[in-house]
Amino acid sequence: MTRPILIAPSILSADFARLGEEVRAVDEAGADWIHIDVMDGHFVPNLTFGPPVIQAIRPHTGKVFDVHLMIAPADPYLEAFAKAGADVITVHAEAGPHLHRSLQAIRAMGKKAGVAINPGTPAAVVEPVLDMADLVLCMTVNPGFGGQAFIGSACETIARVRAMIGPRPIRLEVDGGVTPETAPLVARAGADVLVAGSAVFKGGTYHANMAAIRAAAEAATGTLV
Ligand SMILES: O=C(CO)[C@@H](O)[C@H](O)COP(=O)(O)O
Ligand SMILES: [Fe+2]
Repeated sequence: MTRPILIAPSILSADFARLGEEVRAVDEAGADWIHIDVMDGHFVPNLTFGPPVIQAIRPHTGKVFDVHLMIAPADPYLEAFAKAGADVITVHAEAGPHLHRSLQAIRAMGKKAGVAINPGTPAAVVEPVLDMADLVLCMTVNPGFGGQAFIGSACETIARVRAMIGPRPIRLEVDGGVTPETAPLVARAGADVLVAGSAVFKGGTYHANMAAIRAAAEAATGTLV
């Protein structure tokens, strides 16, 4: 049995002037989840959007809203993101001292809880919270911007996290520089949710761009169980 690969286009690379339309377009083109990057200009050196924007695009799709919080602190805002329509809420391990508490709070609101780690953070950081997590996100770029070059050494972290997860029903997501060329590397290392921004929204058709990433990843993991 193969492990199904989910594709989550990051709307950070979408046309913000037509965000609702863009969300509908990637939904219809075969996106499994919609990845939403929230940045605060403090945890990462960039600013994006907050709960009102998520609430505004929520009626445009029924797909899972995968909200990647690059904010510190995250805890005071979790409820607002849940109410705005997030389904998965991911906090960075590096963003605060109370990771377990953040994951607990997300689950207490009936949402899926994710923990993210940067390329410079050891895989071992997530081990103590695996029983509180529905998803682990391994960054394959330093967070803050779309269109950056893939950091290959992060594949070792992905493989370590996959081994730690073992039989638990936890998704392993990767984010940053994912293309048809890098998708086989992360899929082989154990990723099963692939975020892609510029590789999806770069032009051409969204369907073809996502299908190329999915096909490359699935070809690399055809024998995984
Ligand atoms: O979280 C982030 C960046 O911090 C990502 O979700 C990016 O939006 C991915 O963009 P590409 O690297 O695929 O262009
Ligand atoms: Fe992201």
